[in-house]
Amino acid sequence: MNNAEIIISAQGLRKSFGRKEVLHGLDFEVPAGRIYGLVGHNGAGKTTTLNAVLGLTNCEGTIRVLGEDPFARRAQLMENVAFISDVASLPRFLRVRELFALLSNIHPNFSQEKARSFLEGTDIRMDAKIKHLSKGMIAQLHLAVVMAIDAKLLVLDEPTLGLDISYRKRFYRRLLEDYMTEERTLLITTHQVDEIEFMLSDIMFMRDGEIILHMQMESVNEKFSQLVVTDQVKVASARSLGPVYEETRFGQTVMIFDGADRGELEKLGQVSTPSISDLFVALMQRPTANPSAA
Ligand SMILES: Nc1ncnc2c1ncn2[C@@H]1O[C@H](COP(=O)(O)OP(=O)(O)OP(=O)(O)O)[C@@H](O)[C@H]1O
Repeated sequence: MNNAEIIISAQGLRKSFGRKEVLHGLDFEVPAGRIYGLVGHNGAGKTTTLNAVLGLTNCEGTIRVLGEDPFARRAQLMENVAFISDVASLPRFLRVRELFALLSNIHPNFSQEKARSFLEGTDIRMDAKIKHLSKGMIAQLHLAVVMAIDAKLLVLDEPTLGLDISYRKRFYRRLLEDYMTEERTLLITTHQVDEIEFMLSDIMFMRDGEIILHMQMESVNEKFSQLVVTDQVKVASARSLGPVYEETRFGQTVMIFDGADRGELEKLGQVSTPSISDLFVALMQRPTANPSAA
């Protein structure tokens, strides 16, 4: 993994809209073969960061994608980068067959054959007009199109917004099973992080234009612990070990610890690794979660 090609690197990445700075100097690297979850509240700067990666917005500082400046070399870069966003739309007046023909004319790495094979098993017919497809079918079509592009980097900005739970699950399973390889890299933002946690290799938490946590999932497992204390007598002892977060759930005290000894915690209650969403809630309260990481 140490020798993996660096797919994205950012140094001192800043973005302002008018007088308001929304990215405050991000530093990060994304190596090949990883699946990154970018998590943050509304307005944290996730889409702006993705737009910088995709060359859709010009920023201060340095950003390189596959070694290129995405803003200056967007057209060339798009041969190896694919993108799904909640706002992207497919041309509604076309039939599916026409869409595939159009894409194979404009995208050098798009395979009609692959796109067709991804539609097998769905209700989408090649002669269907896109405007007659349901929202879920359009999402499936979108995914089929993107998976048929032989890209090194796939960026997904809230790709399953508005879809029901079974579509969402199928969408991510498909992506993992039929698309992901060691040469490919995925960068995903979603507010439903619990649904993608199973497939992530790394997480990045953003708050107010800063990265407050950047970590491999294995390290999350080693570094953070969640303790559920049912015996109220033990709460004070647990508190003395310095949790970074504490809340009461159904009469039990739930605490999150950063770097605590699990053996010690086990004497006080039930210990596990916090889910990404619980960790997110916990770390959003802190002044700085992990200043040295990223
Ligand atoms: N074109 C723009 N002009 C002015 N301000 C903008 C523009 N785009 C984004 N912003 C501001 O930049 C900040 C970051 O927005 P961004 O869309 O990157 O956040 P986000 O984390 O993707 O949020 P969400 O989860 O709601 O999509 C917000 O305060 C937003 O209002």
